[in-house]
Amino acid sequence: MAIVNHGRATDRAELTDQWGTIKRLSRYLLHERKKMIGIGLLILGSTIGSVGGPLLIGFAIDDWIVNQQTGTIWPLLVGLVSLFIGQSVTLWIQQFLMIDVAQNAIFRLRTELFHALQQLPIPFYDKRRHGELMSRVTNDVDQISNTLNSAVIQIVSSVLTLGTITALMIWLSPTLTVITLMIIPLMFLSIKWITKRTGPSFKETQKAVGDLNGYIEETVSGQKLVKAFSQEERVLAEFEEKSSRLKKAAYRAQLFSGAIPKVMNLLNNGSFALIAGVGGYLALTGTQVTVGVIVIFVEYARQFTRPLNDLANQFNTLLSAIAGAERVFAIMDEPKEASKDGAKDVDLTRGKVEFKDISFGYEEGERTIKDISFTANPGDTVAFVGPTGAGKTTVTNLLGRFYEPQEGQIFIDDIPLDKMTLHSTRQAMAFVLQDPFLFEGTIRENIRYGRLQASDEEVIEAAKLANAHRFIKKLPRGYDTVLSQDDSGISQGQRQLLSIARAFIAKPTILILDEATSSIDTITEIYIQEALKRLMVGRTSFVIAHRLNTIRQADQIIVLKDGEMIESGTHTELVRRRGFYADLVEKQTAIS
Ligand SMILES: Nc1ncnc2c1ncn2[C@@H]1O[C@H](COP(=O)(O)OP(=O)(O)OP(=O)(O)O)[C@@H](O)[C@H]1O
Repeated sequence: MAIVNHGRATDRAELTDQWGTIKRLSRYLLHERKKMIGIGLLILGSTIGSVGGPLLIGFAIDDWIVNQQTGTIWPLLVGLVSLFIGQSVTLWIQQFLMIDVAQNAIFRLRTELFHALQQLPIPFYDKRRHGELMSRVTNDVDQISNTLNSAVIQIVSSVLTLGTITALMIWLSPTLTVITLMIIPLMFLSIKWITKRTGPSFKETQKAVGDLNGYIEETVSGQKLVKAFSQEERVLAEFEEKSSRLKKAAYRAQLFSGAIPKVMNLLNNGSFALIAGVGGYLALTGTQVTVGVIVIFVEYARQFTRPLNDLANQFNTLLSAIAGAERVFAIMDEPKEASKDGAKDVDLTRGKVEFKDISFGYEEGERTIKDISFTANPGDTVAFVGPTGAGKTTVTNLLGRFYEPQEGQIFIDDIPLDKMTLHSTRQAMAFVLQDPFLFEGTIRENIRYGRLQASDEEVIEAAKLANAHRFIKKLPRGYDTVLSQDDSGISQGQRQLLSIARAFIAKPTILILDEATSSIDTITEIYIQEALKRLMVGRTSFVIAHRLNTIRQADQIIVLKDGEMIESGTHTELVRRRGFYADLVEKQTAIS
């Protein structure tokens, strides 16, 4: 008993959720209230057209055929033709208007979703596969779009048609109405049985699509790695498993939803036979039913099951759109990256940075950084060294406010980070990362990404300072060379030089440099080092160093191990101390 109750409670909670999602989705449509009212009126018009036709035909049969009435039939014919033309025209206009409203609604939904994605914090992206997120922006939104285009009209017009037909049927013959309506409970029972199975299958299908897309995205972008490690077979096997999960879910969803029209057809034919039989009997034995009324009922019975059928079909589409909308809204409702209340825009011109008792973990209860404190004065170069996984990148992630420390406070120019807006912190910084990310676009656009207002002259100036101008000039299209995201047209070293130019143009107060570990040819390496040295002049710089000979001149070297700061000082001081750093230097010298 307890289990049954629990199940019902879950069903009810799910229904409330779905209802909430529908209400939220309809707000996007109701944004264009006037057009929606127009659509409503047009639906009313087309319903009158479809319901009025059989009524006129039935009356005509009784008057002109059964009762042999004489006189002109033209007004009736004109009425019928006008009804049918009016119905077609209103149907066409309502469709046109609905597509317009639906596409506008989808446009807003997609924009809001993309906005949300831009505002979500990095930890959100850490936990999700990028392909799966992309599937929400494309597949789920498409699914919603398809539903809004057609389902809304069908649902409203079906409900209206059902209401009008029922009223007219009761007025014409209560007995035949009861017989016609007998079909409804049967329909509901079969639809309920089917949708109970299709709902979860549609949900499962969309989940499987997202999962598969994520996997495809991952393997396409990591194709080099797949080949390098000869993982093709494993990748194929994993793909097949995911693809087969999708196949099974889609099969189940389609199989059951495809059964709906067939079941409806069967019930429809049964109802037709009953009306004809009972109606015929009533017409022959009594006076309450005429031949015209039987014709009207036969037609209405057909018209009655069609909207029910449509409702059942649309219910499935609606369910999958709701599943999509739930996933889209879930992203929109994720907590956004936001500046703290009362945070102010500040101009950070000096570049003094202080970490005070900072502790941080990526996961609850984990400590990746343990109680770190240091101060970098304006213009200082601070280098982080330590074994892999020691927490060097994490420290710079905290400075960039991609993550929030759980304990302690970070100050820039003596202002705590949470007292200034995220924008002011990041505006003051530029990052030159190990694997420079370049966007699809021209070299000029990629450099200008550092500061969008920069002029063409400033772009060239930055490229010159970054030692990139020389190689750019040699490219056939120069600054207008279009780069694709994984462009192999330019080397890794040249990508680094472009990212240095991008940092130059940003004119940052604070620089964060993650030294490239991949092998870059000696000449480009010299260009990079020279450009970086130039970039660091007059700026507070944090360098994640992999080769110790590049940081000998640093004002402060911080040695991290397992998230702890175990040593700090200048190169000379640390070598003299004969600790962990001195050991590292010795080992690296021995290797080289
Ligand atoms: N986004 C993340 N989510 C969870 N754990 C993470 C994340 N990024 C890093 N870590 C973990 O935090 C620890 C410190 O990583 P971090 O990248 O800061 O080290 P690092 O010193 O920069 O290493 P490397 O020299 O290899 O780049 C590692 O154990 C790493 O696995």
